[in-house]
Amino acid sequence: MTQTPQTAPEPEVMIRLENLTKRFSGTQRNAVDGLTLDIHAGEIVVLVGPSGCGKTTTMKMINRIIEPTSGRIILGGEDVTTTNADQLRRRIGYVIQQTGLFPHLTIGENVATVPKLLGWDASRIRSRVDELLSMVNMDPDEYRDRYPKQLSGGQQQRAGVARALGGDPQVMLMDEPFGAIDPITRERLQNEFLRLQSEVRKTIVFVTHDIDEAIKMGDRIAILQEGSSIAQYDTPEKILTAPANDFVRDFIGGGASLKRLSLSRVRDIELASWPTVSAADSVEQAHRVLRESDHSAVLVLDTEGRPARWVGADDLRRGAGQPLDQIGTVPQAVVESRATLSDALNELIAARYAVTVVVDQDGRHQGVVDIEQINEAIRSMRHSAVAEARTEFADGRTTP
Ligand SMILES: Nc1ncnc2c1ncn2[C@@H]1O[C@H](COP(=O)(O)OP(=O)(O)OP(=O)(O)O)[C@@H](O)[C@H]1O
Repeated sequence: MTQTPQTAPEPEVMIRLENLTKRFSGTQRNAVDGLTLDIHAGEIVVLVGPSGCGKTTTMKMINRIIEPTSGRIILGGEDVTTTNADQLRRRIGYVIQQTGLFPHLTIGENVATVPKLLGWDASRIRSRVDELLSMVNMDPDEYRDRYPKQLSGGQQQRAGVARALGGDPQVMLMDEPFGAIDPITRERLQNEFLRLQSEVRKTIVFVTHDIDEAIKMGDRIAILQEGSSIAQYDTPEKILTAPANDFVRDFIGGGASLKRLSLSRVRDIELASWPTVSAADSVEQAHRVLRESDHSAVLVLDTEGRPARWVGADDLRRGAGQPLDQIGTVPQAVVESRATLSDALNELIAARYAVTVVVDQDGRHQGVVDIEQINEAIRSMRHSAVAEARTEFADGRTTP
């Protein structure tokens, strides 16, 4: 007698690629060769792989900027392989590396593109534009009437995301959206985007060639080889813990433990405490707090509780008689609690007192992360990953 195992209900498949193939004219090989892939509703699926393996071609076939040579694209249960491509594109948001904003249109007009095509009335479009700009942390009054060239790279990228969300599409395609951005802004945009996604829950196909970005952003990652052949399609945890083959192992590269730090958020660990004083306190009070602690500096908080200064014993000696927020140094290594442990580690490596200060979304001090806590997080993640792999093996779900 066979027993039906108790399993969770199957998640809805939003995008199904069936034996999808592309051969560009005049070429000898298929750029994408018989790719079959299910993408579940509300998930971020990252396509990652070496240059030229077919990631962009695969993505562009989903909204038919590139027409497939053969195979099928099923969107929400509907075969859209040969339906009207313009209508299809209005249902799919699209973000690319250089934003693709229209340079001669204002940010507001850019964001309004799809709502206009959908024939919305002017007042609905106006309020939607303002809502979208606020969603991507851009003050509508400040940015609505600017032109793309009057924005920084990061702001342009935010506006690109707002525009892609314009018609409230179920699906978003993002082709290296943060690729051309400096690392600090990139990290911030990634975190902002994950927060936004936790609210809007779109089905997202995200292309990158950066495995660290894939691990951070993906609910699931498809590691692709030439011809978009799937080397492994799995959660980031599984890919790090149980790479399917040597290609995946090589692609992940060294430091799988460190990469796992991208899977945990600062808010998931217990923060360490650090001695603090208020900016209104005296240098003498700060001295006292410092002496009673086993630390080499105190953190000065402003009246809102936001980190204002690091003040060490030397600073206190030199700064006698001055207000605390005028001496010492401005804290640089600061992350929000939704940042990943990997972000926190990156900051603390360069930090003066070897800790990263953690703040809430209003910038108020919550505690600090130090190297001990990072170590502890790595240890516990390794333990749970190994335990899970053992359970799966015992259940017969995987082979050794
Ligand atoms: N228009 C085209 N005509 C001919 N060949 C093309 C065309 N576009 C892409 N290719 C080829 O198809 C293959 C896949 O290209 P694709 O751009 O999808 O790769 P990718 O994985 O996105 O690469 P990258 O990470 O470098 O952007 C490559 O060999 C590329 O040279």
